Amino acid sequence: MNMSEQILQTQNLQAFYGDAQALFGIHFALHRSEVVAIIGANGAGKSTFLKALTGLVKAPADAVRFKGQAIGGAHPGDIVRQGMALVPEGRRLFASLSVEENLLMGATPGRPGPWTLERLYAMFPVLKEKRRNPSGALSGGQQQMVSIGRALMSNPEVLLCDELSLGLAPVVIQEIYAALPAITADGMSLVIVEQDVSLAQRVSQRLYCLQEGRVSLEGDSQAVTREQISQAYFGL
Ligand SMILES: Nc1ncnc2c1ncn2[C@@H]1O[C@H](COP(=O)(O)OP(=O)(O)OP(=O)(O)O)[C@@H](O)[C@H]1O
Repeated sequence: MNMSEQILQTQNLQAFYGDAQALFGIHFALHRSEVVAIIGANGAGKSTFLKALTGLVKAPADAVRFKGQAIGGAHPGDIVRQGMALVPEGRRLFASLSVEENLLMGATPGRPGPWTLERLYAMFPVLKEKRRNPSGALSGGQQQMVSIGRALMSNPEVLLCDELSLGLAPVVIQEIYAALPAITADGMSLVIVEQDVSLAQRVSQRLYCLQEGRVSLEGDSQAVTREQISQAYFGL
Protein backbone atom coordinates (compact mmCIF):
# COMPACT_ATOMS: atom_id res chain seq x y z
CA MET A 1 0.00 0.00 0.00
CA ASN A 2 1.24 3.47 -0.86
CA MET A 3 1.94 5.11 2.49
CA SER A 4 1.63 8.63 1.11
CA GLU A 5 -1.87 7.87 -0.14
CA GLN A 6 -4.56 10.16 1.22
CA ILE A 7 -7.03 8.13 3.24
CA LEU A 8 -9.30 11.00 4.25
CA GLN A 9 -10.04 14.36 2.67
CA THR A 10 -12.47 17.18 3.07
CA GLN A 11 -13.26 19.61 0.27
CA ASN A 12 -14.96 22.88 1.11
CA LEU A 13 -16.59 21.26 4.15
CA GLN A 14 -19.33 23.42 5.62
CA ALA A 15 -21.40 22.52 8.68
CA PHE A 16 -24.34 24.13 10.42
CA TYR A 17 -26.27 23.93 13.67
CA GLY A 18 -29.69 25.00 12.46
CA ASP A 19 -29.07 28.38 10.83
CA ALA A 20 -25.75 28.91 12.57
CA GLN A 21 -22.78 28.05 10.40
CA ALA A 22 -19.90 26.45 12.32
CA LEU A 23 -17.53 25.38 9.49
CA PHE A 24 -16.85 27.58 6.49
CA GLY A 25 -15.19 25.50 3.81
CA ILE A 26 -12.54 23.28 5.39
CA HIS A 27 -9.98 21.74 3.04
CA PHE A 28 -8.15 18.95 4.84
CA ALA A 29 -6.16 15.84 4.03
CA LEU A 30 -4.87 12.93 6.08
CA HIS A 31 -2.39 10.40 4.70
CA ARG A 32 -2.11 6.77 5.67
CA SER A 33 -0.05 6.31 8.85
CA GLU A 34 -0.03 10.04 9.49
CA VAL A 35 -0.77 11.82 12.77
CA VAL A 36 -2.38 15.22 12.23
CA ALA A 37 -3.27 17.61 15.04
CA ILE A 38 -6.13 20.10 15.01
CA ILE A 39 -5.62 23.08 17.28
CA GLY A 40 -7.57 26.26 17.85
CA ALA A 41 -9.37 28.28 20.51
CA ASN A 42 -12.63 27.27 22.20
CA GLY A 43 -15.47 27.39 19.73
CA ALA A 44 -13.19 27.39 16.67
CA GLY A 45 -14.98 24.34 15.28
CA LYS A 46 -12.62 21.48 16.15
CA SER A 47 -15.28 19.19 17.63
CA THR A 48 -17.71 20.08 14.87
CA PHE A 49 -15.07 19.10 12.32
CA LEU A 50 -14.63 15.65 13.90
CA LYS A 51 -18.41 15.26 14.13
CA ALA A 52 -18.80 16.13 10.46
CA LEU A 53 -16.20 13.48 9.59
CA THR A 54 -18.09 10.83 11.52
CA GLY A 55 -21.65 11.61 10.48
CA LEU A 56 -22.68 13.15 13.81
CA VAL A 57 -23.10 16.52 12.11
CA LYS A 58 -24.53 16.55 8.60
CA ALA A 59 -22.30 17.36 5.65
CA PRO A 60 -22.71 17.16 1.88
CA ALA A 61 -21.65 13.68 0.70
CA ASP A 62 -18.83 14.92 -1.51
CA ALA A 63 -17.37 17.19 1.14
CA VAL A 64 -15.91 14.19 3.02
CA ARG A 65 -14.08 11.41 1.20
CA PHE A 66 -12.81 8.36 3.07
CA LYS A 67 -10.82 5.75 1.12
CA GLY A 68 -12.13 7.33 -2.07
CA GLN A 69 -15.80 7.14 -1.09
CA ALA A 70 -18.03 10.15 -0.54
CA ILE A 71 -19.22 9.68 3.06
CA GLY A 72 -20.35 13.15 4.15
CA GLY A 73 -23.64 12.83 6.02
CA ALA A 74 -23.53 9.02 6.09
CA HIS A 75 -24.93 7.20 9.10
CA PRO A 76 -22.38 7.23 11.96
CA GLY A 77 -22.57 3.44 12.29
CA ASP A 78 -21.78 2.99 8.59
CA ILE A 79 -18.73 5.22 8.95
CA VAL A 80 -17.45 3.12 11.86
CA ARG A 81 -17.99 -0.02 9.77
CA GLN A 82 -15.96 1.56 6.98
CA GLY A 83 -13.08 2.08 9.39
CA MET A 84 -13.22 5.47 11.07
CA ALA A 85 -13.79 5.75 14.83
CA LEU A 86 -14.13 8.68 17.21
CA VAL A 87 -12.98 9.08 20.80
CA PRO A 88 -15.53 11.76 21.69
CA GLU A 89 -15.01 14.80 23.88
CA GLY A 90 -16.13 13.93 27.40
CA ARG A 91 -15.56 10.16 26.89
CA ARG A 92 -19.28 9.29 26.75
CA LEU A 93 -19.05 5.95 28.54
CA PHE A 94 -21.97 3.96 29.89
CA ALA A 95 -21.20 4.68 33.55
CA SER A 96 -23.14 1.78 35.04
CA LEU A 97 -21.70 -0.80 32.66
CA SER A 98 -18.39 -2.46 33.42
CA VAL A 99 -15.14 -1.48 31.78
CA GLU A 100 -15.21 -4.67 29.73
CA GLU A 101 -18.82 -4.15 28.63
CA ASN A 102 -17.95 -0.64 27.47
CA LEU A 103 -14.97 -1.97 25.53
CA LEU A 104 -16.98 -4.75 23.91
CA MET A 105 -19.54 -2.20 22.80
CA GLY A 106 -16.92 -0.89 20.38
CA ALA A 107 -16.39 -4.25 18.71
CA THR A 108 -17.75 -4.04 15.19
CA PRO A 109 -18.86 -7.08 13.18
CA GLY A 110 -16.93 -7.34 9.96
CA ARG A 111 -13.93 -5.45 11.32
CA PRO A 112 -11.54 -8.02 12.73
CA GLY A 113 -8.01 -6.81 13.27
CA PRO A 114 -5.19 -6.45 15.74
CA TRP A 115 -7.22 -4.82 18.51
CA THR A 116 -8.67 -7.25 21.01
CA LEU A 117 -9.39 -7.06 24.73
CA GLU A 118 -6.03 -8.78 25.34
CA ARG A 119 -4.09 -6.19 23.40
CA LEU A 120 -5.93 -3.31 25.06
CA TYR A 121 -5.26 -4.78 28.47
CA ALA A 122 -1.59 -5.13 27.60
CA MET A 123 -1.50 -1.45 26.62
CA PHE A 124 -3.52 -0.25 29.66
CA PRO A 125 -3.02 -2.91 32.38
CA VAL A 126 -5.14 -0.96 34.87
CA LEU A 127 -8.19 -1.66 32.68
CA LYS A 128 -7.62 -5.38 33.08
CA GLU A 129 -7.51 -4.98 36.85
CA LYS A 130 -10.75 -2.99 36.77
CA ARG A 131 -12.48 -4.83 33.97
CA ARG A 132 -15.46 -5.84 36.14
CA ASN A 133 -15.88 -2.41 37.77
CA PRO A 134 -18.50 0.06 36.57
CA SER A 135 -16.71 2.51 34.33
CA GLY A 136 -18.30 5.40 36.22
CA ALA A 137 -16.19 4.44 39.25
CA LEU A 138 -12.90 4.93 37.39
CA SER A 139 -10.69 8.01 37.49
CA GLY A 140 -10.89 10.47 34.59
CA GLY A 141 -7.69 9.15 33.05
CA GLN A 142 -8.86 5.54 33.29
CA GLN A 143 -12.18 6.49 31.72
CA GLN A 144 -10.26 8.11 28.89
CA MET A 145 -8.38 4.83 28.41
CA VAL A 146 -11.71 3.00 28.19
CA SER A 147 -13.00 5.51 25.65
CA ILE A 148 -9.86 5.08 23.52
CA GLY A 149 -10.10 1.31 23.91
CA ARG A 150 -13.74 1.24 22.86
CA ALA A 151 -12.88 3.10 19.65
CA LEU A 152 -9.91 0.81 18.97
CA MET A 153 -12.12 -2.27 19.35
CA SER A 154 -13.64 -1.38 15.95
CA ASN A 155 -10.15 -1.78 14.44
CA PRO A 156 -10.29 1.59 12.71
CA GLU A 157 -7.98 2.69 9.93
CA VAL A 158 -8.48 6.28 11.06
CA LEU A 159 -8.88 7.17 14.73
CA LEU A 160 -10.17 10.62 15.65
CA CYS A 161 -9.47 11.84 19.20
CA ASP A 162 -11.26 14.85 20.67
CA GLU A 163 -9.33 16.52 23.50
CA LEU A 164 -7.87 13.46 25.16
CA SER A 165 -6.24 15.64 27.80
CA LEU A 166 -9.34 17.58 28.86
CA GLY A 167 -9.58 17.76 32.64
CA LEU A 168 -6.69 15.38 33.27
CA ALA A 169 -3.58 15.95 35.40
CA PRO A 170 -0.31 16.37 33.48
CA VAL A 171 1.05 13.01 34.61
CA VAL A 172 -2.12 11.27 33.42
CA ILE A 173 -2.02 13.11 30.09
CA GLN A 174 1.54 11.86 29.67
CA GLU A 175 0.43 8.31 30.37
CA ILE A 176 -2.38 8.52 27.80
CA TYR A 177 -0.17 10.05 25.11
CA ALA A 178 2.53 7.46 25.80
CA ALA A 179 0.12 4.93 24.26
CA LEU A 180 0.11 6.64 20.86
CA PRO A 181 3.12 4.80 19.40
CA ALA A 182 1.47 1.46 20.23
CA ILE A 183 -1.72 2.66 18.57
CA THR A 184 -0.03 3.82 15.38
CA ALA A 185 2.35 0.84 15.19
CA ASP A 186 0.20 -1.02 12.64
CA GLY A 187 -0.15 1.99 10.36
CA MET A 188 -3.30 3.54 11.75
CA SER A 189 -3.82 7.23 10.91
CA LEU A 190 -4.76 9.66 13.66
CA VAL A 191 -6.48 13.02 13.89
CA ILE A 192 -5.98 14.57 17.29
CA VAL A 193 -7.81 17.63 18.58
CA GLU A 194 -5.62 19.05 21.31
CA GLN A 195 -5.72 22.34 23.24
CA ASP A 196 -2.11 22.00 24.41
CA VAL A 197 -0.24 23.32 21.39
CA SER A 198 3.22 22.05 22.40
CA LEU A 199 1.84 18.60 22.99
CA ALA A 200 -0.02 18.73 19.66
CA GLN A 201 3.21 19.69 17.89
CA ARG A 202 5.20 16.94 19.61
CA VAL A 203 2.89 14.09 18.67
CA SER A 204 1.89 15.07 15.13
CA GLN A 205 3.57 15.35 11.77
CA ARG A 206 1.27 18.09 10.49
CA LEU A 207 -1.19 20.42 12.07
CA TYR A 208 -4.16 22.55 11.18
CA CYS A 209 -5.27 25.51 13.23
CA LEU A 210 -8.95 26.44 13.06
CA GLN A 211 -10.24 29.90 13.76
CA GLU A 212 -13.94 30.68 13.65
CA GLY A 213 -14.68 27.70 11.45
CA ARG A 214 -11.87 28.27 8.96
CA VAL A 215 -8.35 26.88 8.57
CA SER A 216 -6.09 29.72 9.69
CA LEU A 217 -2.82 27.78 9.51
CA GLU A 218 -1.70 24.48 8.05
CA GLY A 219 1.81 23.12 8.11
CA ASP A 220 4.52 20.80 9.23
CA SER A 221 4.24 20.54 13.02
CA GLN A 222 7.97 20.97 13.56
CA ALA A 223 8.28 23.86 11.13
CA VAL A 224 5.46 26.18 12.22
CA THR A 225 6.61 28.92 14.57
CA ARG A 226 5.11 30.17 17.82
CA GLU A 227 4.33 33.46 16.09
CA GLN A 228 2.48 31.76 13.26
CA ILE A 229 0.48 29.73 15.76
CA SER A 230 -0.48 32.63 17.98
CA GLN A 231 -1.55 34.62 14.96
CA ALA A 232 -3.57 31.68 13.64
CA TYR A 233 -5.14 31.11 17.05
CA PHE A 234 -6.28 34.59 17.82
CA GLY A 235 -6.08 36.33 14.47
CA LEU A 236 -3.75 38.94 15.99
N1 LIG B 1 -24.91 21.54 19.44
C1 LIG B 1 -24.67 22.79 19.02
N2 LIG B 1 -25.67 23.63 18.71
C2 LIG B 1 -25.43 24.89 18.29
N3 LIG B 1 -24.19 25.40 18.12
C3 LIG B 1 -23.16 24.62 18.42
C4 LIG B 1 -23.33 23.27 18.88
N4 LIG B 1 -22.10 22.73 19.09
C5 LIG B 1 -21.22 23.69 18.76
N5 LIG B 1 -21.84 24.83 18.36
C6 LIG B 1 -21.18 26.06 17.90
O1 LIG B 1 -20.33 25.76 16.81
C7 LIG B 1 -19.10 26.46 16.91
C8 LIG B 1 -17.95 25.49 16.94
O2 LIG B 1 -17.99 24.71 18.16
P1 LIG B 1 -17.06 23.47 18.43
O3 LIG B 1 -17.55 22.79 19.67
O4 LIG B 1 -16.90 22.68 17.21
O5 LIG B 1 -15.68 24.19 18.75
P2 LIG B 1 -14.37 23.58 19.36
O6 LIG B 1 -13.26 24.19 18.61
O7 LIG B 1 -14.44 22.11 19.42
O8 LIG B 1 -14.40 24.18 20.81
P3 LIG B 1 -14.24 23.46 22.23
O9 LIG B 1 -12.80 23.36 22.43
O10 LIG B 1 -14.90 24.47 23.14
O11 LIG B 1 -14.97 22.16 22.15
C9 LIG B 1 -19.22 27.33 18.16
O12 LIG B 1 -19.65 28.61 17.77
C10 LIG B 1 -20.28 26.65 18.96
O13 LIG B 1 -20.97 27.57 19.77
